[in-house]
Amino acid sequence: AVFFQSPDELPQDVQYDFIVAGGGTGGGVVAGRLAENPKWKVLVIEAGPSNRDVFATQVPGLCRELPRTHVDWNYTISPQPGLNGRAPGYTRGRMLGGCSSHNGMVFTRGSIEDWNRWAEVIEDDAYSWEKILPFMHKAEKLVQDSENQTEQGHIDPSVHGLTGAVSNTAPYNSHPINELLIQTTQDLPEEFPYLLDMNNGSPIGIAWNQFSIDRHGERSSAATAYVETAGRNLHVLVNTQVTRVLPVGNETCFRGVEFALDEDSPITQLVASKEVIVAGGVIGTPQILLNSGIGKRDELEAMGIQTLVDNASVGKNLTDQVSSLVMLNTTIEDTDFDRDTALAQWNATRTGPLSLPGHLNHIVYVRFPDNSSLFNQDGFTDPTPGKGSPHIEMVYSQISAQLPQTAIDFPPPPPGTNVTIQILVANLHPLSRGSITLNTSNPFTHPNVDFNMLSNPLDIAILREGIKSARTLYSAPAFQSSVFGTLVPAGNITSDSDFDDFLRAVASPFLHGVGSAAMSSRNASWGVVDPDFRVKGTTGLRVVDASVLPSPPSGHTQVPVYAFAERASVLIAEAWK
Ligand SMILES: Cc1cc2nc3c(=O)[nH]c(=O)nc-3n(C[C@H](O)[C@H](O)[C@H](O)COP(=O)(O)OP(=O)(O)OC[C@H]3O[C@@H](n4cnc5c(N)ncnc54)[C@H](O)[C@@H]3O)c2cc1C
Repeated sequence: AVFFQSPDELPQDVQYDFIVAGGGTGGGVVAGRLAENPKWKVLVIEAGPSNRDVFATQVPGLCRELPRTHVDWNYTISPQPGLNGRAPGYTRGRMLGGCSSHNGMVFTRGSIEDWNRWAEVIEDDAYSWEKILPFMHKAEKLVQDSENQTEQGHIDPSVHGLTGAVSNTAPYNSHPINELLIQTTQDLPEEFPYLLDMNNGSPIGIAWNQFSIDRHGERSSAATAYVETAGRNLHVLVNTQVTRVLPVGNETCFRGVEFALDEDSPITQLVASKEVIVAGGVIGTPQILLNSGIGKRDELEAMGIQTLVDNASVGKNLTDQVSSLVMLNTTIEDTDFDRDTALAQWNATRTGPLSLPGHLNHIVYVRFPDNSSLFNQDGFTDPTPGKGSPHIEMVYSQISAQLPQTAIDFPPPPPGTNVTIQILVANLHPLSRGSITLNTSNPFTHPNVDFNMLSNPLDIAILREGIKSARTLYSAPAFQSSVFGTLVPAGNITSDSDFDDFLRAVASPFLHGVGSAAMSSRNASWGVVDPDFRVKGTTGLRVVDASVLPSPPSGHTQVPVYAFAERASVLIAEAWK
């Protein structure tokens, strides 16, 4: 790829076939894949700098140093009534690779049932697990031969992509908690079965985590795996924000883009000869569409924006999984290390504690049993897509006397804390829905980001059961002499109402926002893009990023975005064969 640092550096004599607005996870895939055709000229416009200008993007263990910096959009969500009026920060990557350059690297596909449910909602079998699997394989290169990594029995290579784009590593890191968790899969096999591979399509149980890290212990992202590897027909304009997409010729053919270095710089316009692909992510994409006059008429009018395509779904249906910090009193050996020594080791050999994003190896997926009291509550509908899908994820942060360092904006736990096991417990399938709306017609101001978190009573009920489940896990026989109940939430929090008070004070988005430009069937009365990623009511314009996912998966979001984007790339290429 060829890089340009500002709009005035762009060559004047190039007619781009495709222009991609946003060089993040989805945008990076589409740009890289389209540029595989040497006849096509592709331009990707990214608001932030190159990932290569940000050293911490390369070092997995430094991922928590990226949020709240100049490569973060630094959003703050609007005060959430369901969170006692709190307004947590919401980090999103603002650099090439987008969130894939600063995320936690957990590599999860979700469940078979997630994909089959999406296929049903979209009314297109192409999104069923069976049909999407080749695209997941195309996006994945399983690392099997690195020093940091795989040990027998920690992963099932047969379910993985071996020659695709993004490296996926199942690291093994020796720590006493490993044995205790594995012992628990034998002591409490009903609730916590051993899960050999969390990417087998039925993620329930205790598994070894997998991460988008390459065989050299470096982060693998949309930027490293798709953009950097592309030929010179891919042009990458960094530090430049797309302000609008523009109609060309007729009112609904959006092949134009408008962009500027910043608010005070001149605006440039360019027209793609074939298509514009918006890939600004779950917040950036609806913001671009709304600013361009694609949205709900009365809301656009209130901002003084002329409506070109009246679509009430743009920015709506926004959701994110909801998570809580849990801290358990323990005497198990801590996972602390000296950062400078670890960085020297990583620099020298790409090994050591910084070659992993976290210090603990496991991830736990819990499905509540059929006889759970939850299922008998009045009005309960199971939000999961089926019995092969979990309600809850527990993911491990660290064992430390230090307060947890997470990219998620949790209120601080009690000062003077002793060593604790720190985990994040998340409700993977929340039912609450919120929105992205404009505050002004100035594209350089942040939109209003409202997840409407915990507005559906079922969401808090499930999270409550998730915390109880974490307590059950750590009162298993294996932990009798080393874990002594939860510090957060305090041990005396046991009633539903106390749990709810705790959760409203502590819960936060899990940073897996989706749904704000949702894909729906061609004839649906809602939705923003059709099953081919085309923005409804337009030509020349598609959206390819997490905003098109209709609902969250049973896991994290990057792999679903990679798979959607791989499929989108094929559809776009086929349309212009
Ligand atoms: C801190 C954090 C940790 C996470 N951890 C994990 C994890 O461990 N595993 C996992 O699977 N998922 C994780 N996620 C979520 C996952 O990374 C995202 O869901 C996914 O990468 C989103 O892809 P996307 O293409 O929708 O958006 P992004 O990757 O965010 O891409 C959008 C891009 O568009 C750019 N952009 C936006 N607006 C404009 C504009 N107007 N003009 C030009 N450019 C623009 C942005 O700067 C960005 O580069 C995490 C997310 C965060 C924030």
